[in-house]
Amino acid sequence: MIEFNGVSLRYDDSRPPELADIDLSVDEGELALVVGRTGVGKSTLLGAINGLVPHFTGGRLSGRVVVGGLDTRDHPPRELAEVVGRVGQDPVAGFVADTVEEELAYGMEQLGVVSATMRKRVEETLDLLGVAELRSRSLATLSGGQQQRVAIGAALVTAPSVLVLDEPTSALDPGASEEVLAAVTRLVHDLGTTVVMAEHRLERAVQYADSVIVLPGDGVVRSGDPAQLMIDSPVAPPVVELGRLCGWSPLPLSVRDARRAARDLRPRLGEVPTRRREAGEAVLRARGVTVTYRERVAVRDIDLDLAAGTVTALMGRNGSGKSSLLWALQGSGRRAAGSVLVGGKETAGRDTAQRAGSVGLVPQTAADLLYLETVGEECAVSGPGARELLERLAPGIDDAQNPRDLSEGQRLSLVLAIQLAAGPKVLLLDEPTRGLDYAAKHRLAEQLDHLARAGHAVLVATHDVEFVAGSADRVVVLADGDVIADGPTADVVASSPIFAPQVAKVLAPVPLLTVPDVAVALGGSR
Ligand SMILES: Nc1ncnc2c1ncn2[C@@H]1O[C@H](COP(=O)(O)OP(=O)(O)OP(=O)(O)O)[C@@H](O)[C@H]1O
Ligand SMILES: Nc1ncnc2c1ncn2[C@@H]1O[C@H](COP(=O)(O)OP(=O)(O)OP(=O)(O)O)[C@@H](O)[C@H]1O
Repeated sequence: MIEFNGVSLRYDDSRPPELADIDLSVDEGELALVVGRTGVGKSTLLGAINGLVPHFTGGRLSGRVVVGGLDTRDHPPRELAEVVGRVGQDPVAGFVADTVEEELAYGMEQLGVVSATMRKRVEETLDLLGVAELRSRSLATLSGGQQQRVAIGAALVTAPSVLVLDEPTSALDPGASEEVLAAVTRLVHDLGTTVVMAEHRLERAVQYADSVIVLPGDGVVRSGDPAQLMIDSPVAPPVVELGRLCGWSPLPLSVRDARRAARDLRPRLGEVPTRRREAGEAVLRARGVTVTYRERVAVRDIDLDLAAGTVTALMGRNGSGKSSLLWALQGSGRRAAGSVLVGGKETAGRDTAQRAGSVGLVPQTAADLLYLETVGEECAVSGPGARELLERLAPGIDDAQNPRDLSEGQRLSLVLAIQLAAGPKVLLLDEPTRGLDYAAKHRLAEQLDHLARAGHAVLVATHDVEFVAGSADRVVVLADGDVIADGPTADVVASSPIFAPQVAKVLAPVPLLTVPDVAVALGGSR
């Protein structure tokens, strides 16, 4: 269905090619998962399938890409759109209509689908993606995860024979992610749709893949059987890491496989390691915080203290109020009632400069904070240490590069470096692991640990259960604007069907959360 013959792509002659003489084929009715480190060229590979690369991105492409019999050199992206549906990394950038229903109908209108069929497909898609109650909402007012579901719906609704999904679950809560991937798998199995998907959170996706395409770097690709390629893939989900640690063969790709392999492991586990950060005094004190959008209450009368020296995770379904709470705490966001004190001072009504050393927020759409022409300039204006931090978080970015041309993960790393360099007392992060590979997440966790140990308080809104397991002391769960759980990480997540990380599911009832924890517990038993 998709053939790459001798495909090379280069954005910039002074750098090595992003894709170097690639041969690749994906069969009809196959789900191929594209994996690799941040900035390695996954989006570039996906973009070449529907002609977006190089038509819209620039760069020089050589070789041949044929999709559903169409050579992408002879057919512009507009014509390829009849065969290929695509969901990009930034759903908002792809929206063309104002409301959810209009967005879903748009693609079919372009293809001239008759209105009765159109209506039926829109209804089916609203149900499939769980967005029926949002049907008449304006796209701009949806939460990040709600927008991502609509974007996926808009790509599915025309039933294209090829679907290209670039990190389709990056903003989805764990439950929604499972539902969306199950829906995609159903299209593959029942309709023979061909799917090529890039996803950093392999724990969510690898068990659905028929084949894996690994980009190890240097522009080459390797493709084939998922379990086989996971043996030495540069990125791997926790169950695979656990399998590598324990020497299991074949490697497990799902929790279910790993549970079987782990039967003999539980008795060998020694002392369960405990986390060791000491909580200090509360540096942020919020009382009665309420956020409303007209009659909709997004955050309801929340009290929250954040202690110095701690990392707290804020979790909860898409639309449960996490971003609204973060902005209200930071002070510039909407707040219908309540007070938020940092170091005894109210955060509302202050300007950016006054807030700088006290409270910082890294937003979900991190690019909003970038406005200069080069990476070097952005780092230079944001104070000492930003450049070094960036190098730690995402090594190898050129100072002269325009932030616009960075990969998603690289751009986020830049914004993080800028905010971290300002060293605010309280750091609020909205979905900071979107688009980050495992190594980058690990470095981010180290950075947050470093900040916490230096007496800062960190609050991270996230759907990334694995990141939470490895980095947070405490977890606060929101549902429909209320706090419904608040406690030490292991207590809140270990027994939760939704928030438990893979290792906790594999080893239950032993309350271990991460592969490094298991390594310690195994060492202790010898
Ligand atoms: N339009 C462009 N112009 C110049 N360089 C680009 C452009 N788009 C991407 N790049 C560079 O090409 C490389 C590959 O980018 P790409 O977006 O394909 O990576 P990725 O693997 O999808 O990364 P991520 O996991 O962060 O999404 C990166 O180093 C990026 O900075
Ligand atoms: N400007 C707005 N106008 C109307 N409703 C809004 C607006 N912004 C957010 N909402 C609604 O408020 C609720 C909370 O949104 P919020 O963005 O805080 O959720 P979230 O927990 O951060 O979601 P996600 O996990 O998807 O990012 C959602 O139902 C959302 O649709």
